[in-house]
Amino acid sequence: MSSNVNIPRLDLNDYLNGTPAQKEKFSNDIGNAFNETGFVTITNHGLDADLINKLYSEVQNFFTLPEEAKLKYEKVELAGQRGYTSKGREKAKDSKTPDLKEFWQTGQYVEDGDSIKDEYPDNVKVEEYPGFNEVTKEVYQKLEKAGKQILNAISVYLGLPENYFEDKVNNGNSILRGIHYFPIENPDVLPADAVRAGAHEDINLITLLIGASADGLEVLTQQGEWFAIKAHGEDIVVNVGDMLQRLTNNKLRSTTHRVVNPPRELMKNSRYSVPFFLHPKSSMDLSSLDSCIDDKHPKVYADITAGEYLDERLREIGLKK
Ligand SMILES: O=C(O)CCC(=O)C(=O)O
Ligand SMILES: [Fe+2]
Repeated sequence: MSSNVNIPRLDLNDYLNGTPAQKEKFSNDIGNAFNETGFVTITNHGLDADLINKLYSEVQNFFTLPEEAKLKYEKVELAGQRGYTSKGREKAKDSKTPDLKEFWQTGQYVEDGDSIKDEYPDNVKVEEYPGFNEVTKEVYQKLEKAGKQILNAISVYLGLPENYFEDKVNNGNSILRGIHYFPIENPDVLPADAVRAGAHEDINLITLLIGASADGLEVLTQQGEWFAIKAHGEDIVVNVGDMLQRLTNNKLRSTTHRVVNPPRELMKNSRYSVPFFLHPKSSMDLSSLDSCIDDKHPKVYADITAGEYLDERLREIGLKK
């Protein structure tokens, strides 16, 4: 039942500045939660309340623009990987009905002369709101930093060198997504299975989510029950994605989650959230680690690189043709 769903609230400062015992406890707690539920909430992640408020206000500014203005920023040829994706385009992998959302995606800023810059499309700038471009860049870089620190803690849990992921995620293909779950004006005309975000697993290594303090996010427990996640104030939710699940041969779980529609009386309200999908470089080998394979845990997945895997998944969710 819900009382034993392990989604601990962990303090990142314990890992960064704590005693050796606090550091070790952080690694164990996050590893065990990722093994059981795939989800934790994190405090002291390096983004203060002012920055998060500024982010929300700029994200709201953008989505409040008229549809024609937003459509100027839609890059279907980039499979939505940069700029705006309009209503009705993305659906969960096993669903036929699109999610009730529109979103914006910001990608990597390569600023150290690394030739990997040529692999990535340029970020799209919102002309109407310069503050939008500034705050999304700052949040991208701060969540990337927190994500790398969390990966260090996971490496320790997995018995790998602490810097195992460093070269694989440096200038990686991560995405910051600002999502607007728009008001549902007339619930009676919606397809019966239309939801804000259909049940899915994230594609990437880990996701860091701002905004789960608003109701709606639910995870599927190992007992097959939907469990509502509620983060405190400015805490972020961090979960395992399919790439980390593959790498660890299911030791760390990429748990199914969804965003449900609000009760009828609240359907006219918008919901906003901002996930950061931490991806490695496309060259990362996702073949399962030898240390996660044994007689009790035979190898489950075929070998694949992060780039090949992402391509396959973008086709399944309808963003890439
Ligand atoms: O909006 C949320 O709370 C979660 C969004 C999500 O799961 C996703 O975009 O992958
Ligand atoms: Fe997700």
